Amino acid sequence: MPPRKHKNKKKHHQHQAQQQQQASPMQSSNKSSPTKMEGNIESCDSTSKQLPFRIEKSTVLGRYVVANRDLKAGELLITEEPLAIGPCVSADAVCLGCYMPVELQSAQYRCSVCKWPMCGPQCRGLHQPTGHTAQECELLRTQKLGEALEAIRDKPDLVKNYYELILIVRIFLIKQNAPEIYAEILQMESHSELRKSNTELWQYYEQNVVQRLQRDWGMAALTVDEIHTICGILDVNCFEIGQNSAKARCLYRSAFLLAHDCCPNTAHTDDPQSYAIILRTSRAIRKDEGITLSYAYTLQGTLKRREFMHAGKLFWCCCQRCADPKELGTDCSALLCPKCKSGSVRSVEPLNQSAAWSCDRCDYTLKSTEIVKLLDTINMNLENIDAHNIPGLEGFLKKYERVLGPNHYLLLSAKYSLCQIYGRIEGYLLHTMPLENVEKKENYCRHFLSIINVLEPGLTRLRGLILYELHGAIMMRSQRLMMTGGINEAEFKRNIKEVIKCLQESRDILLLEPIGSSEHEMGAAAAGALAEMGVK
Ligand SMILES: C[S@@+](CC[C@H](N)C(=O)[O-])C[C@H]1O[C@@H](n2cnc3c(N)ncnc32)[C@H](O)[C@@H]1O
Repeated sequence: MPPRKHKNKKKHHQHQAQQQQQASPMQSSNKSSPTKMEGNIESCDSTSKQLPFRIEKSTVLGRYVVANRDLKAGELLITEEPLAIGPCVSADAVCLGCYMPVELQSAQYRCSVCKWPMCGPQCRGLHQPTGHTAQECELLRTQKLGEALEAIRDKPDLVKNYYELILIVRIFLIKQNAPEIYAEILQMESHSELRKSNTELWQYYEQNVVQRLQRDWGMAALTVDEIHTICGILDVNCFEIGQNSAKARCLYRSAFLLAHDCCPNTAHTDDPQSYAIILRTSRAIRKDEGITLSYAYTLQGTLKRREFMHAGKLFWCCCQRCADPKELGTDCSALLCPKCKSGSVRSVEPLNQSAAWSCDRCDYTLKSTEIVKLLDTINMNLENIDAHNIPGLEGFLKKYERVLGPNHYLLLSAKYSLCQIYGRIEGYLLHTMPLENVEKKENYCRHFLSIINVLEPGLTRLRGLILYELHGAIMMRSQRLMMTGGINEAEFKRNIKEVIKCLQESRDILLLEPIGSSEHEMGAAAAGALAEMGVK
């Protein structure tokens, strides 16, 4: 049983922020702290009423966060640096200092002391608390773990496992050097009892983490129970973060308290320099309403999201989206009925993972295990297509539009990739692309946006990114049609108004992203395009 991720905001064909920056067609050239928590989470008493949020407790959710007053969209709720940071569980090799990808080949630079691969001798995370500390280096050196990693470099599963252990080692070092922070970490939910009752999961950790740490990594000072507890805490509470190809997982002092919802009312990002989490409301929240974030991928069906959360977080989500067979009206899990060809096949009881799926027009039914198999196969086909392969992705759509419902999340994932690459890559640049492809880009953007407007409404990164893509496609189509007489001036002006709206919204969302992130750059490009048009 592989260990599970908490939340990965960027996945192949899903939340890819961007490839290279695309200049707005509105632009003439190709221009392309300290911690701060706005609501003091420890103040749960009545004197904290004016603070944005408070902690409450329920038998179902455990501790969770509630609004103390009406909150507007875009309000900053939490910004805090990590208590602990380390490589992700299922990530490929990364630099222990800055979490950028590294190779394991012998030509890769290695730490001169412990021999672990690093990005280079000038890595900004060398001897920094958020990176490769002197204590960690000494521990890895003493146990000859750099050499051990070198010896297993052709065994990807073992390599991943080595990287998984790093954050546990770091928590061991926190225990030794900063016991007050260790005590804070231990306050987090580990779900140890539930994990223990899952033999497969417990065995995985026993063999691959506990025994390896105690036997090969010199961690005899940590007890078996302690290691299992830390593993539980990390699985349940870690955030996966990273900008511009860096990837890490972090524990934060208070952001972990937010309950999950598959249609959350906050959005978060992270600072590429400090790894601080920055959490804002994505839409207006009423006083006393729960403040939520999503632990799962938004663009995934109920069956998969619930399974993902149950495996890693040990709870079955029962939110409004999960309870609705049509997922808040998006119908993004429905399949086309292969029997009558006109009905849609959905779970008859979405809060029951093993419930059958049936057609709404005929008597066709399928077991949920068959659905899982089918979705895994289609997902694997999608994952095997390079995200820059336009004919491959178009072929995927053509093939599976006959199997999956029109709004199915796997079709939308492919469309999202296409939205991002039409207009960007050699042979498909926006100014030279045939009108047909410009229109395809626009249609995919509109379709994707219509679903994301429901599942991730408001000030969310995905909306900001897709609105930017949409403005380019509308602008290019309008210019082309205007030149050939395909539209009149009034229509052209209407289109320009829509372009401006897309740019304004995209700018307002993406400039909330931290400076130095590719999303922020795109927000700046949107702002630049508006400035060139003389629009605020
Ligand atoms: C990151 S922790 C959140 C803080 C936790 N409630 C606590 O008291 O420490 C995640 C855990 O909170 C609970 N939880 C969060 N969202 C939930 C939801 N929508 N439904 C049920 N349980 C939830 C689950 O026990 C989950 O494993």
